[in-house]
Amino acid sequence: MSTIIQCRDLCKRFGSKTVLKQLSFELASGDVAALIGPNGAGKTTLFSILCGYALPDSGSVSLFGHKPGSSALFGKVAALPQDAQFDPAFSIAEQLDFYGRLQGLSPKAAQQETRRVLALVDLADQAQQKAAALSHGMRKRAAIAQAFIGAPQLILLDEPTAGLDPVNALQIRQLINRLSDGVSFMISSHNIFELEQLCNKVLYLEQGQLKQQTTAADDNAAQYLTLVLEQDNSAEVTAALSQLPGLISLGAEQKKQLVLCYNPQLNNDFDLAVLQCLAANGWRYRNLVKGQTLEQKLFSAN
Ligand SMILES: Nc1ncnc2c1ncn2[C@@H]1O[C@H](COP(=O)(O)OP(=O)(O)OP(=O)(O)O)[C@@H](O)[C@H]1O
Repeated sequence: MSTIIQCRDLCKRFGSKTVLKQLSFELASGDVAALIGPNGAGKTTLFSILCGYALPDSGSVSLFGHKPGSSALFGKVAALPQDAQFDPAFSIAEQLDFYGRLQGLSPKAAQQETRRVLALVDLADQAQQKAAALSHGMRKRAAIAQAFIGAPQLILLDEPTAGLDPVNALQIRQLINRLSDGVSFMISSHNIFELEQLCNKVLYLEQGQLKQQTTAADDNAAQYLTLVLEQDNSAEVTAALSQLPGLISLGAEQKKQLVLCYNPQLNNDFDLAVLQCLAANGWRYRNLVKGQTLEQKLFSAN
């Protein structure tokens, strides 16, 4: 897989405030990466730099080997800014046609492309509406449609589901999932849980610093089980589970919840062994799920 985004020691200041501090990360083709962090962490600033709207103060950044904003990236990289707006005077179709024309399409090809991307986001029937006549969710979907015009290889989406109800947010995630076979994405969000299923890579930004990077590949070396017990986990339970072959670590997340990390090469039936151990001791459990939530992955080391 080839590298599509490369950031090295990226720094950005606004006046005396350092907003991005020594950021280094890479994205490979096919990655669907989540950029997560609290308000003011620097997500939009990073997106602005990747789009070529803002310049870093130091460090290097390249997309497909080119500087952000360079003409070589024209049509290759698309972005949905956080507060994307439509002009109230024109229909959605007219504005998407215009974006298609900006990408060099003929008027006819631009119209075809508009129809294609509006169908993708389920807005074919609203093509002739003006933005004011659409709901917030529809406007967001129309803005996402704009990012799909042409054949971009990398799409940067700044909070694509912000302000959407759960059904609309789910539709957007399903759309990204459907399209992610041929396209790489970087998606910023506050919502760890919604990106959990979607992304194979997570960048966690806090106060301008990259605090964690996790990838799906990290999950292959060690496997996790999250166990929710009926009763508070006692020293007795943890002592018994600690004896199981293949166990790497055992963490008590909450009173009744344990996260077991194990090596599947040493014990491929580890989950079965956990159940047998519980049954043999008469300990009841509510839930045993494979894997570790993204929240656990991000915050367990903090
Ligand atoms: N043009 C600017 N001038 C001065 N400070 C700025 C500017 N743009 C952003 N900042 C500051 O940079 C910091 C990071 O802002 P940024 O918008 O990148 O964060 P964010 O992670 O996208 O936040 P949110 O989740 O609230 O959108 C904030 O402290 C913000 O006030």
